[in-house]
This record gives sequence, C-alpha cells and structure tokens, in this order.
Amino acid sequence: MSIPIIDFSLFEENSIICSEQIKEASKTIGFFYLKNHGIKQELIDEMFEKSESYFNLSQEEKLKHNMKENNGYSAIYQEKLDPQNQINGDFKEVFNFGKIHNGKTSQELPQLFKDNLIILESFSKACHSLCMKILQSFAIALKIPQSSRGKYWFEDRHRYEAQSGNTLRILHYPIIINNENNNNNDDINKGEEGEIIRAGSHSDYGSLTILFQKDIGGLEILSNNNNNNNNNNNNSTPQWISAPIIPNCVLINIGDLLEFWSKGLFKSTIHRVVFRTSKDASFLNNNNNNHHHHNNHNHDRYSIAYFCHAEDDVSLNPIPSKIIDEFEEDIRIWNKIGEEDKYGKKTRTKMTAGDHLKYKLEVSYKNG
Ligand SMILES: O=C(O)CCC(=O)C(=O)O
Ligand SMILES: [Fe+2]
Repeated sequence: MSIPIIDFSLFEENSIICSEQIKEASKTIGFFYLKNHGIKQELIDEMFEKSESYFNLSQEEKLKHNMKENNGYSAIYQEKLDPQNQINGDFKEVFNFGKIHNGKTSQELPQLFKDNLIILESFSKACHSLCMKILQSFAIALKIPQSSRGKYWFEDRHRYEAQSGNTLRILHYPIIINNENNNNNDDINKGEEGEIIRAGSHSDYGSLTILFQKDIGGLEILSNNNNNNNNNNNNSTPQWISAPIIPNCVLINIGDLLEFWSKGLFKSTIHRVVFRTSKDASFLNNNNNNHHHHNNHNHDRYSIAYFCHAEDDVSLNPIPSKIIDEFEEDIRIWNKIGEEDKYGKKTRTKMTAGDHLKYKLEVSYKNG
C-alpha cells in the first residue's frame, strides 16, 4: 500500500469525486498527500525560517517558555510519544502555539514570535482553512444530510475562535554527533533493527493533521495492508512504509478523534520519525525510496504540524451519516479512547474532544 497524492484543485471543480478520493485514502491508509492545497510556499518558507531562528536560541532562553497546558517549549527528552515502549523521551525539541487570533495569543510568547505574530497568525489560519475544506469533503463523502447542515457539519464543530485543542507545532530534530559509533548516545531510543527513533510511534490526537516537512525525510507510517474490508482476521503483518517529502505537497493524516467519531471507518494510523544510518538504509521497505530519505542522521531536521481538533465540548457520538450507521464498528478503537464498564470491559465512552486530549497529554508528558 502506498500513500496517495490527491490534487486538491479538483475539490473546486468536482467536489464529489475529490471527496470520494479523500474518503478512500482515509478509510485505508489514513494518510494522503495534497497538491494544490492553497497554502502559499512563501508563507511556509517564512515559518521554517522563524522556526530555525527560534531553535538556535540558547537553552536558557527557550526554557523561559516551558510547556504549560500543551503550549510552549518542550526540550529534548521531555516528550514521550510512545510511553509504553520508550524508556527515554524523544530526541527532539518542539514549540507549541495555541490560538492566535486578531494579534492576541492565549500564551506568553518569546520576543522572536511576538515580532512575527502576523506570519504566525496567517499561517495558522491558512492551515485551519485547509482543514475546513478537507472536513467539508468528509461531510460530502459521508452524505451528511442537509437537516444536519450537510457539508458544514464538521466545520460547525471546529470553529477557529472556539475553545479547542487546535495547535500549531514547530519541531526540530537536532543532528546527533557520533551516532555511528554509538558514543555517549545510550539515551537515544533505538528500534528493533537498530534504527534511531526520533519521534516514538504514535497516532495523532485530533481530527486532522497537516504536516510540512523540509529537506530531510524520516517519517514512517505503519501500514497494515488490510485493504479496508474491516476484517479483523486478516493475516498480513504491519509494515513501516516511508512518507517521503514530495515537493509542493502537504501530508494530511487522520487523528484519533475522527477515527472514534467515524466508528473506525477512518483510520488514525500509527507513525514515527526514524533516522537511518547508511548501514541500514538498504532495508528501507517502501515504494518511493528515491525521495530524500537517506543518511538523514547527519543533518538537522525541521518539520511543522498543524493539529486540528474539534471544540472541547463536542461529544464524539457517531457522525450522523447513513454510511457510518451501516458501518460495523471496529471495537479495537475503544482501546485507545474507551472507558471500562463495571466488568472491566472497554465500551464506547461519552467522551468529549476536550476529555480525550487531556487524557492523551497526561500519558505523553508523564515523568517528562
Ligand atoms: O516531525 C514529523 O515529521 C512528525 C511529527 C509528528 O508526527 C507529531 O508531532 O505528531
Ligand atoms: Fe504525529
């Protein structure tokens, strides 16, 4: 299975066909590239520039805005994206921005960001608008009835101004010196084949994520090849496949909220960031390994993610759609989000979007 590339200019010309393509990708692999996504390249370049300047500041400076309530700076080893399997936190640093609206922020920002608030706000809003169009395409493909506001059903529940987990995140994976000899790097997480895990395996927490990668690849996604038939007895083994940088494309993926909301029809696919050394590059198992995915351990890597969340008080009862009604729920998804009943069995919970995010953050920053 490979990650499809969808031309989003089709959404204007024929929203039904385009929505069908997006639905198909979301049901199978949970990831897709979008070209002609409408976010200006200059704005993306400016964001990467500011990100580099920020991460170049001294550690002392950066720690002045240490992460609080999912906003601010998180240093190397501070976040553990795969708490069940990781001993140490991720070898990466990030900065999370909460809502930026009309020049106002919900958090105290470093001077560098205060000076560039217009860029940050434009970028956040451009990402959010793209998410709204993708959410429209889901509503179209799921045939949400007009009586439930049709293609605006999701959008009504993801208002930019409302209280939600929406987060813009910049990430930096610093170069690791001496990693080939393994000197002094015992704290860095390694995978089964000795590959260096820079961001632990995880699925995203929100509805949708937009990911921007620059120059250096390393993202891998866990494909289970189950061809979308909701058949729990398939005997294929999951495989890591590479999600390389494709020029002029952004990468979109489905998060846990949307998976749960759709009863598991849409897949919130596990992914990670891995740096491979030249020695093990040969076993890269993917269809597109001719794209920028080699020897990435001796460069710094920068990426940007926009996590689009439903508003905090939105309940995650199944989406009002005949397609969802008729879909047999994949109860394995309850393990990620479900509650235990009095017999200790997982059940579909009455969680809201806000409850779910709170739970996820508690586990990933424990023992930071
Ligand atoms: O840096 C990347 O490419 C991916 C980061 C990621 O998956 C995340 O922050 O959720
Ligand atoms: Fe992620």
